[in-house]
Order: sequence, then C-alpha cells, then structure tokens
Amino acid sequence: MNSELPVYTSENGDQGSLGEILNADVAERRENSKGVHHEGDKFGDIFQLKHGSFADLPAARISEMMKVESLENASTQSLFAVVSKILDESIERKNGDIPLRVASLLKLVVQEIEQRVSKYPENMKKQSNLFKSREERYQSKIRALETLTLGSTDEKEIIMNQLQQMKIEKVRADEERKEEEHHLIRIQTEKDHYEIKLSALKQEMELAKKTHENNCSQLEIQASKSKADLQSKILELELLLNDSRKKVKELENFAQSKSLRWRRKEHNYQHFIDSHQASLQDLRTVSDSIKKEILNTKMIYIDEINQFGWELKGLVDAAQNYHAVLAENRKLYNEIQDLKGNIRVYCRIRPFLPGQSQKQTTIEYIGENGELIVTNPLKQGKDNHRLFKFNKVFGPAATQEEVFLDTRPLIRSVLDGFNVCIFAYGQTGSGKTYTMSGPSVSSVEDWGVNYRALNDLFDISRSRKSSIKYEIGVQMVEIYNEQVRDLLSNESSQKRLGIWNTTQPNGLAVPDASMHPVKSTADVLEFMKIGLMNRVVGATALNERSSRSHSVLTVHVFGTDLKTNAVLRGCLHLIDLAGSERVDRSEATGDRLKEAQHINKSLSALGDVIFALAQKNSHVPYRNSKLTQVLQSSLGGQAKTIMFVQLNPDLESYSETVSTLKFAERVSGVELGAARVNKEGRGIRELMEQVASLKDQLASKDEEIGRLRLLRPNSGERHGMNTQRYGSASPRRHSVGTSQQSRKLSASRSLGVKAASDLDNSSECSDRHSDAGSQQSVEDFKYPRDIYQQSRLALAHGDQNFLEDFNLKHVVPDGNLSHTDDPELLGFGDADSEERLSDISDSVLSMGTETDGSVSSIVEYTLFPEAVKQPDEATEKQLQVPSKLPRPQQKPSATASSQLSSTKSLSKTASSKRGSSGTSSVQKGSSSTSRISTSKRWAK
Ligand SMILES: Nc1ncnc2c1ncn2[C@@H]1O[C@H](COP(=O)(O)OP(=O)(O)OP(=O)(O)O)[C@@H](O)[C@H]1O
Repeated sequence: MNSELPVYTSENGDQGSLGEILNADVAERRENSKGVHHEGDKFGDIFQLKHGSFADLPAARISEMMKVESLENASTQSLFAVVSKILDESIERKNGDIPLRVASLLKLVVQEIEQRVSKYPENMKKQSNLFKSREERYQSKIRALETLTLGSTDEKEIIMNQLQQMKIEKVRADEERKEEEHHLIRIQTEKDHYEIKLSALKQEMELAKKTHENNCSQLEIQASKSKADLQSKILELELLLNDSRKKVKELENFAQSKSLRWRRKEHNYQHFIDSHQASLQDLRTVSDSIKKEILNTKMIYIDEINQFGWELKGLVDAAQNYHAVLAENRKLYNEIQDLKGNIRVYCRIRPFLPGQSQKQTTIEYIGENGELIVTNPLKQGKDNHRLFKFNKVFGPAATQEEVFLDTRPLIRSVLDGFNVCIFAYGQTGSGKTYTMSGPSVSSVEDWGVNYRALNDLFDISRSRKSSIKYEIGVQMVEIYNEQVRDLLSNESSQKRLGIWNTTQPNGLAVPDASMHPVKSTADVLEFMKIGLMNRVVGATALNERSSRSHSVLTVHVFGTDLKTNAVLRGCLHLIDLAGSERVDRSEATGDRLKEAQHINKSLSALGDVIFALAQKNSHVPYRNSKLTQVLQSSLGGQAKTIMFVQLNPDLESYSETVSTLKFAERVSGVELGAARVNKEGRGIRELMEQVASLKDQLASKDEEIGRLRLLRPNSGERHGMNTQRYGSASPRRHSVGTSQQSRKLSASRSLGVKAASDLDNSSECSDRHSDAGSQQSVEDFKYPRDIYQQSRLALAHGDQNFLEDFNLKHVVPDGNLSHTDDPELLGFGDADSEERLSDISDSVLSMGTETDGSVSSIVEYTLFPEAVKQPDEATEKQLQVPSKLPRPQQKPSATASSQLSSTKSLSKTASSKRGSSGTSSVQKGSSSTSRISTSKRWAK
C-alpha cells in the first residue's frame, strides 16, 4: 500500500475525486457539527441557481448564502459553480460591473474554497494514518489467525481460506490504494489548475471591484448633482405650490361670495316662483277651459273646412274645365280666323341688350292668351295702361324654336299649294332681323323663321317624295329707296349655283331669272348668305346694323302628284321689313336720312293699306309704295299671312311701342278671306290645252281678217284722225306706231302666259287686283280676249259703230294701241303717278295693273328695264292686230276662262316661235314689262 498517495477510500473501499473528498470532508464536518447527514442537500440547495443571475438576486437571498453555516454546508462543487457563474456573469457584462453584495458573496465563497484546499493535506495524512491503523489491525488479525491455523488443520484450512481471502482483499486494497494515489495526483493537478483559475478570478475580481468602485463614485457624483438639481426644482415647485395655494384660496373666497350671491338669488327666485305658482295655477284652469273651447271651435272648423273642400273641389273641376274650354275656344278662334282669313299677329318682345344701361320696361303683363299690357311708368293715371290682344305674345326669354313653333303648320300649307306670307314689323332695332334670319346662320338654335321654314319645307318635301315630286326655287330681293334689287344677282354666285331650268315638266310658266332652284337647306343657306351680304345695312344711333331696306325672300314650290299628275303651286314670302324710325332718335343724316324717309314713307303706305283693308274699303292704295305692291298678294289675296310685331321694351321707345301695337291691332282685324289651294287637275289642264289650240286657230284667223281689213281702202285715213284726237287728249303719252301695236299684242300674249298660269293658280301671289277684288288679275287677262272677240264679231258683222267707238277711246291716233315707256306710269314711279294708278284701279276698266303685284314681276321690271323698250320684232310682226278694235265691255263676260285660255295659247305660240330663247331672262323681263305697260294703256 502506498501511503504517500493521499487516497481517500470510502468505507466500502471506493475511492473519490478531490471534489468528492472535499465534499466528504464537508459532510464529515457537517456530521460532526450537527450529526444530521441528510440536511446537506438542504444547504447545498441555497447555492443552486437554475434561472437568472446573481446580480438580480434579492439582497436577502445573497445574505442567506453568505451565512457561515450555508458556506460550510455547501458542497465544494456548488461553491465552484457559484464562483464560475459570478465570473461568467461579469464577463458577459463586459465592463465587469459586479454588484457589491455579489462581490462580497464571491469573496466568502473563494475564502471557503481556499480554506478547504488548505486543509486537504492534513486530511490526507489523517486518511493515511487511518489506513495504517487498519493495516495493523489486519496484520494482528492475520497473526491471530496464523496462530489459530497452527492450532488445527481444519481451522488451519479455514484460516488459510480466510487468509487467502484476506490476501485477496489486501491485493484489492492495494489496488484501491494505488488508484487513490492516482486519484490524489489528479486532484493535485486539478487543485493546481483551480488555484491558477482562482488567482485569475481574483485578479478579475479585483479589476471588477475597481471598475465597480469607479462606477460607484461616478454614480455618486451624478447622484449628488441630480440631487442638487432636484432640490432646486423642489424649491421652485414649492414656490409654485405656495402661489397655487394662494390662488386656490382666492378662488375659494370668490366662489364663496358668488355662491352666497347665487343663494340669495335662488332665494329671490324661489320667492318669485312661489308667488307665480299660484297665478300659474289660475292660468292653468283658464287655459284648460280655453283648450276645451278651442277643441270645440276646431271641430266646427273641420266641419266647415270639409264643407269648403267639397265646394273647392267643385270649383277646381270647374276651373279645369274652364282651361279646357279656353283651349278649345282658342282653337276655334284660330279656326274661325283661318276661315275668315285673318292675318295672324304674333308679338315678340326683345330682351334688353347687354350694353343698355337703363332697364326700365314698358311691358307690364304678358298673358298666355295673347294679352299684352304696356305702360309708361313715368306717367300716372288709368289711361297709362293699354291692353292689346294678339294671337300670341312671346316674352323676352322666348327662344327662336318657340317663336317658330306656331308658324310651322303654315309651312306645310305651302307644300299643300297655299300661298303664305310671313313678315316682321316693328321699330328699328326691335329684333325683326333677329326673328326672321337670326343672329347667326352657323348655329341651328339661332336660326330665325326663314331658315327654319325652309328647312321644314325640305324635310316635308323629302317625306312626301314617294307621292309628290317637288321643285323649289328661291328668290331674294330688297326694296331700297323705292327700288327693287335682286340680292342674288351677284354674278359669281349665280355661276356657282347655276340658273333656274325653265323647261318645266308641267309646261307651266317658269319663274324669272332671279329665281334659283334649290335642292336642300344647304343650297338655301348659300343663297341667303349671299342675299344678307348684299342687303343694305348701316349704323344708326338705335341699331349698329340697321337694315336700310325691306328684304323679301320668296320661295316657289311646284309639286307634281306622281299618280294624278295634278300640279300644286305654293308660294312663301318671308319679309323682313326695314324698321320705322324717329329720325331725331336715330340721328340719321345724309344717305341714312334719305333711307329713313323712304322707309317711313313705305311703312305709312302699308298702314294706309291695312287701314283700308280693315275698313273693307273698295279702294285699297297698294300702289303707294313698292312695299305694298309686294305685299299686295299677301294682304289682299287668298294667302295665309302672319305678322310678327317686334317690340323694344325700353322706356324711351314707349310711343313707338304703342303706335306699333295699334298698327298690329288693325292688322289682326284684317280679313283676307279663306285661303285657297293652288291645285290644277289633269283633266282641267288637258281641256285648257284643247281650248288653247282652238284659240290659236281662231287667233290665226283673226290675224288673217286683220290683214284683209288693212288691205281695205280708206283704212289709213281713219287711222290718222284717231291718232290726232287721242294725242291731244293725252299729252303725256306718245304714239308708237304699228310696231308698238304689235308690241301690245305681244305683251298681251305674254300676259296670256301669266293669265294662263294665273288661272291655273288663281291665288298665286301675283294674281289679284287691288281694287276689284281677288279676281282682278284674271280680268286683266280676259280683257284683250274680249276685245279680240268683239272686234272679230264686229268685223264679221260689219258693226262699224263699235269699231269706231273703240278707236275713239282706246286707239292711238296712228291707229295703234297706246303705249308708254314712262316709268312713272309703270307702277314704280313717284307718288303722283302711283296715285294716278290707284285712281285707275278704282275704275271698272282698271286693267292697268302694271304688275300683278308679285315680287317676280317687280324684279323682272327692275332687273330688265331695257327689255321693256325693245320688244321682239318677230313677235311684233306675227301679232299684228286690226287698227280698229271693238269697244271693250265694262264687265268681263262669262266666257272669261275660255278667253284666258285663248290668251294662254297665244302666248304658247309666241313662246314656241321664240324657241329656246324663251329661257332667256331678258325675254321674260320683256314680256313681263310689256304686260305692265299694256295694262296701263288699256286703263286709259
Ligand atoms: N330676341 C332677341 N334676343 C336677343 N337679342 C335680340 C333679340 N332680338 C333682337 N336682338 C338684338 O337686338 C339688336 C337689334 O336687332 P335687329 O337688328 O334684329 O333689329 P331690327 O328690328 O331688324 O332693326 P332694323 O330695323 O334697324 O334693321 C341686335 O343686336 C339683335 O341681336
């Protein structure tokens, strides 16, 4: 057994590590001190730290650990574990900052370990001694056993066995001892290692301690600083607190005084309420009785209201019926007006214009039924309010579309073969052009009546194309300073747009050269643009762009029924009159003044015509101006006529407004007679053609007779006589010889053309004579045929008296019919000549309609005056008439229509002889103008 090796052997012979030995030592000590083994675990548990760090342990736990018995009772391993844990924590924390109490614990633990290590050799010695004593004991035992062996063999054997056993034990003990020694060496090495570790730990601990102390001192410095700061803050806060306390006290005092006051007030109110409570009670009783009364009254009222409701319902029903009746009345009134042929009058009030500063209006009331009340706000009295009634009144807000709406049915009428005339009347600047043309062509909403009417016309004609073929032509003229001008005569525009094709499929007379065929609204827009550009406008004080002429847009419609071949002819006049103006207000001078005078004169002539028509006078002075001549067919004929009366609402225009309205009132009273449709059936036309050819034959016979008559002796003498007589009777006229006679006939043939067409279209815009009623123009054309017939009969029967009588009155001294080139007598001269013409028209022999009043005739004359003076020679020759003709009858004969047809056939012959040249505008002008002069001559 190696005694140098400090081998600890447990009682069962096991050897342990240094830790175990130290633990065993601890256990031994514990056993010695307390005698209780199992409590070791309990003490060892104190150092067991499964979670958290020592730095986080509560101070009580650390103090528990630091107790002497805890340290002594703890196993060396747990002590080492405590050390290494604390050190690990300090390393983890990097700055080595270990709390003071942990550092103290560490110190104590390390001291305990040191103590235990220092005691280790001593323990080892004790152990070795123990082993030695045990060996000695064993040796003595062996010796005793050997003695015993010697005593008995059996015993010896047993003893031997025991000995053997003991030897084995001894060998084992030796081995154990050796192992113990090895173990001891290992523990020694471990001890060295731990010592090294311990010293390192000590150093670390020192370092940590120092840093900790530094930190502590810094913290102390900081703490002292913060303490000083906090103290100063506390001082401040204390001061504030004192202030607040003072304020609180003040507020408390204030609140107390206030609450005192409130309490006093409450007391007062309470007193007041108490005093009123009683009166309230009284009032309640009164109120209850009133409520009861009200309830009673309410019930009575409900009964009465119910009763009233029933009565009101009856009234509402009656009112509704009243409106229906009113609408019905209006419809009937319109129908009656249509039947009577009244001119429809629509009144339109222009809005104030943007620049107009003074906006005092004269319009007081606009009724739905066409009632209008105008007033002069500057005047007082009941006469100040004037009431007018028209077909309709459009207020300033009315749109172009609304204004056109009531006119629309009339546009359909044009395509149905009626003649329609729409004209705008009013003082200058009142919106006539706005209503008729509109402020601009480019925007459809702005379109005036003209564009809308034409647009509708094309729309309807397109919709009827499967049954009726329509041809539409437009004409636009202006009457400027009593002269008629073609607004579409612009050469380039004519070239561009082509001219009217005179060869009509129905063989009817064609419109003149100022007529332009149109196929769509776009064509019309082209024409109207040109027309508006060519129209004379000028600036006046009342209107920047005042129209200085009356503009007349005429639309001719020829419709052929594709099934029956019947022909419909309608004519639409759209007239924008120049505005009447007070020269002092329009400040017109020079040309403007002259224009204004012409305008006013023509408008006053219009007034005269309207007055005569309204009075149903036998004489209507159409010829007093070009305007009335143009409007003749619309005002005195069987056309449907609408007048737009334009009003300027401003105060300054009050007198003009009133006179315009008075005029309009008169116009609305004019009865034209029911309008007639211009329709010609196929049968009638064929008959007319037959009659015409017969008349042609008759005429050629007449010519022959005339020639034979001229060959008779003495015919020249009588001729001369008559010439002289006639010449002295009428100094203003001059004879034109035989050529003029034939011209007359040529004219009468031309008239025949017109007459035929007039018969076909008895209400054509050109057909009526002013004074002798609507059939006057027919008479115009019958008359020459009467003459022919009577002269033919006179010649055949040798009625010399008739022939002489006629020659005395109607034949010029040279034997020819009278003729004049004097333009005044052609119906376009001055007022004097027009008066004469009016007088002429009054006589029964008033063949002298210089024109038929139609726009086309006027245009023909005005555009081609030379043609009037240069008749077609060939025609002259062919149409020689007898120098003496029978006296015409004063009243047309019953055979008027056949005679007219005859003249028509005459014209046909003439035009066929003219051949294709008949299309020339000059020739047409010529015929038309000849017609004018002829009729005048006949009248005289
Ligand atoms: N209903 C309306 N709404 C808005 N402006 C209108 C209306 N009527 C007329 N005007 C404006 O009033 C001015 C005068 O209108 P317009 O030229 O049509 O009058 P007029 O009666 O034709 O005048 P004149 O007789 O001098 O030619 C124009 O500037 C026109 O644009």
